[in-house]
Amino acid sequence: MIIPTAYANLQEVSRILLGLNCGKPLERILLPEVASSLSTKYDFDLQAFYFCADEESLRQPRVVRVGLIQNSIALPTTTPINEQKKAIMHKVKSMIDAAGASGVNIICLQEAWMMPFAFCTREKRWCEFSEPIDGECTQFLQDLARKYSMVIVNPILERDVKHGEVLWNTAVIIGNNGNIIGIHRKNHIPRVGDFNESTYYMEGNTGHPVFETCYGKIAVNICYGRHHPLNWLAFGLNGAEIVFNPSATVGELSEPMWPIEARNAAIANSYFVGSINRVGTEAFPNPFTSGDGKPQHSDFGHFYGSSYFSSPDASCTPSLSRYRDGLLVSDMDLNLCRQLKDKWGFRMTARYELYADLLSRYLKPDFIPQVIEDPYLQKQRQ
Ligand SMILES: NC(=O)NCCC(=O)O
Repeated sequence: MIIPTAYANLQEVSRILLGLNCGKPLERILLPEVASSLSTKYDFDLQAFYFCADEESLRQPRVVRVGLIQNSIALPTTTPINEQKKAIMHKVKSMIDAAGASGVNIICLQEAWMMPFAFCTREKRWCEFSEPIDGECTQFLQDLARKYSMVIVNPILERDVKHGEVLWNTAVIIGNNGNIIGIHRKNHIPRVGDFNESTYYMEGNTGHPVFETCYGKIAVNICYGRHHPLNWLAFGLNGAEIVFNPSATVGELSEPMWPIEARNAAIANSYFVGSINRVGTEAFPNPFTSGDGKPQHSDFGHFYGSSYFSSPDASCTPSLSRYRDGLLVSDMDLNLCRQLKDKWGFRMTARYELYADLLSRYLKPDFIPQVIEDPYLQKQRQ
């Protein structure tokens, strides 16, 4: 039994940690039985919430149902590549089917969902997982998009067959008619820890596109791009209402940052964010080092899942499991984006011209930082 003061304390902690949506704790919603049965049968976490907005007199509510999928790999990394890919597709399908049965309108998968995150190894054999934007995984998802009239964000390792077969880290946006609406290529490539992605692909060349779908305006900020506030800003300036952050990141490196950065972006840019991280520990055949003098190892560390949604009003959902595959669903009234713009006025108070000016000076080789020195420091040096 929870005693009344403990319950009041719990509510207060929840108010501060998860925020309030329209003045209330975020409500859970019930999904159809068929979705729960799939989650039991295929052993994935399943949770669902509802972000509401205030009623308006001129606009109808614009409620969309959005899903995020996190998954571990399905077979050891020593299995033939084709088999590994097929097995991941199989397990992801059960979660997309649950989303389809729940009437999800837009869904996003995790970064490079169709392969182990093998970039830690720097071995080029993993390039074989790459596909053109209309390759096997896209075709597989196009069928599901048509079946469920669902927009699907499909982050893959792309092989650009028209441009010298180079590789990119790319999200393919599949429309609800199964068409390819467009692509976005990861803007910021990490050079931290074992994230040796720069060995495989370069910084993206697609800018900050926003994709206008029949359910709303969406954008994709791939993984490490979440540490770059200007990247978030640019998607907002182009009018995004929901930005997805498909990721692959491990506990020791980034877990304390995970609940903060996307949520801050949702607040600062008045849009919803869906953050997805893969799950599990992926071991590779050959050990590698991290260039830090520590012993060689053959796994990347634990990918901690914990996918969640953040809202422009600073509320957020609880996170999915740290250990299990999962489908997180949330209804969101997109009217909330404009309501928060009107409330806080960040777009009006942003003073972009100050920053445009500073950045244009900073980019010049003769830039001098604006530092005003305490004259006493000069005297102490004499
Ligand atoms: N996939 C990726 O960009 N990971 C970088 C590490 C991080 O941003 O936490």
